[in-house]
Amino acid sequence: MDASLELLQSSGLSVSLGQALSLILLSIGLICVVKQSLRKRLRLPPGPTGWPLIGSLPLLGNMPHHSLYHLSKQYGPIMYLKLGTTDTVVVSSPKIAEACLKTNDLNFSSRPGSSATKYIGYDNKGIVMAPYGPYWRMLRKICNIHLFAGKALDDLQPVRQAEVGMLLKSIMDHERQEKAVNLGDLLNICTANVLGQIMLSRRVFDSQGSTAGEFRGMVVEQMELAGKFIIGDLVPSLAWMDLQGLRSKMKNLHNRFDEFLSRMIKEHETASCTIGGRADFLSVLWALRNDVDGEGGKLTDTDIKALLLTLFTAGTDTTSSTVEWAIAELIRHPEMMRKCQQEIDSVMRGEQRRVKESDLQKLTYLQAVVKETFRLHPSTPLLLPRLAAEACEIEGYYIPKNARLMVNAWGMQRDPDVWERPLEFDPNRFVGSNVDVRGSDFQVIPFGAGRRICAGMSMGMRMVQLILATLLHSFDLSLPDGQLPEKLDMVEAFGLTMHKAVPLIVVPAARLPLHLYN
Ligand code: HEM
Repeated sequence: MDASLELLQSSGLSVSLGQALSLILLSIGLICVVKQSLRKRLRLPPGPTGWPLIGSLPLLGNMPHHSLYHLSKQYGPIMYLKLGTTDTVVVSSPKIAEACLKTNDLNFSSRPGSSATKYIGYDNKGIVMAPYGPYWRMLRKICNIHLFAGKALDDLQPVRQAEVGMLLKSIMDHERQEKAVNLGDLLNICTANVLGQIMLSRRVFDSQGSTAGEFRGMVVEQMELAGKFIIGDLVPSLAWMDLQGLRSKMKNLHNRFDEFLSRMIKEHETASCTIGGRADFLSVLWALRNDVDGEGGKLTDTDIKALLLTLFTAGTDTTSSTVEWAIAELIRHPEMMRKCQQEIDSVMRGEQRRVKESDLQKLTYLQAVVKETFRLHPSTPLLLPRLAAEACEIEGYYIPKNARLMVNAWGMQRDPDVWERPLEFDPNRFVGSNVDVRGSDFQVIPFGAGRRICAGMSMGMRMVQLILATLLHSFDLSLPDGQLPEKLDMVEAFGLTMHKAVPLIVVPAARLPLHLYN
């Protein structure tokens, strides 16, 4: 009797399990069919078909912003493609960029993480990659109050000025020894040291000194790793295989960063460190960590390290590469270089001093040169990727939930449908024009737009203008070995930021009395 009951129960059980399984499979099938038909009905944007598993990845080539621009001419200003198995939407017109980053800003306010930001960048805890929400808002608020907005930005002016002074001094050392200068390299040292001083009261990129050299090596390695397209990020089902063997490199790099930043925290635990009479950013964070925003917001050691690391990454190369491109363009256009120098000389009215930040607003032609540089040479050509939090509709097309959004700022800023003579470097197009680069005019958005617009935009702008004006005021710059300006190599190298593929080497000739270089 017991045995037959058991048999009954067990057979009953197996029937219900079987039924449940069939039901689950049926539901999954149904969901897929509904999704497919919904997608068809709602129309995905046009785009290349791609291959199974890898999608359209092979179409990207070495210069994804170039390839995507050419594809947009074939498929249109809003394109859908699979990168690996990831739904990707690429936008290449100001109107559609505005629809995404302004009208639908909230929906695109998070970013897709990557292996680099996960393994190197403290599991996306830094401000650049943190998901949209209260934690990210708290980080933005801290950064605005203590680094980027009004008073903080003004108070930190002497720090920027001092580091630009160090840059002049090292260029002058080359001049005295009649040596050519790798300008990109020195600019990079300058911008990293500005951030190092502001955040840690420390020159993190000195060429001498082991700690500084070590940190610099780490930042360079990070830029290389973070600039790669990683197969596991785009085909998540293959992530575990780590096909490119990068995971251990990233973890190793993370450990070195962590060791460095932990050491910095240890130094700041006991005493507040100041720079220019003001507590440095790490001291501020340390003092505030138990109630950061006056609303009980807390920061752990890991949060602090992640924040510092992402600020270094976001602020260093972007700024220095912009100045390098500007100087390269001015060397190719000597009449524009002269015009800038004349403008600076006339604003200085013969005073024996260096350029100050308060002079910058009077340098309208120099400002136009900077805008034109941002247009032709945006340091992050595809901005930083965004993620569709929910499915939505853009220009009548269906954008699936979790699709990755890429805005091809580089493409829009060189598009003949948007700009006249788009490939010509012509600062005059911005003279007397209201078009700005700060995220409200979508034909030129080097800092992005919307809620996730560059947090350091004002600081970046000031640094680019100050460094450029100071260099042009202080030196005549020419090419070595009789190289012709019109032959200067302007080829780009794609990475986390867009550099000159061939570094800019210049010969400096001093224009000012010698004491101004010390
Ligand atoms: C010429 C200089 C710079 C350029 C061209 C630039 C460009 C950009 C771009 C395109 C983005 C992505 C915006 C978007 O998704 O819409 C970004 C984000 C960001 N940038 Fe900059 N940047 C520059 C300088 C700086 C500096 C100096 C700092 C700070 C030290 C900085 C900190 C950030 C941060 C924290 C983010 C992430 C914002 C967020 O996700 O909330 N940037 N930047």
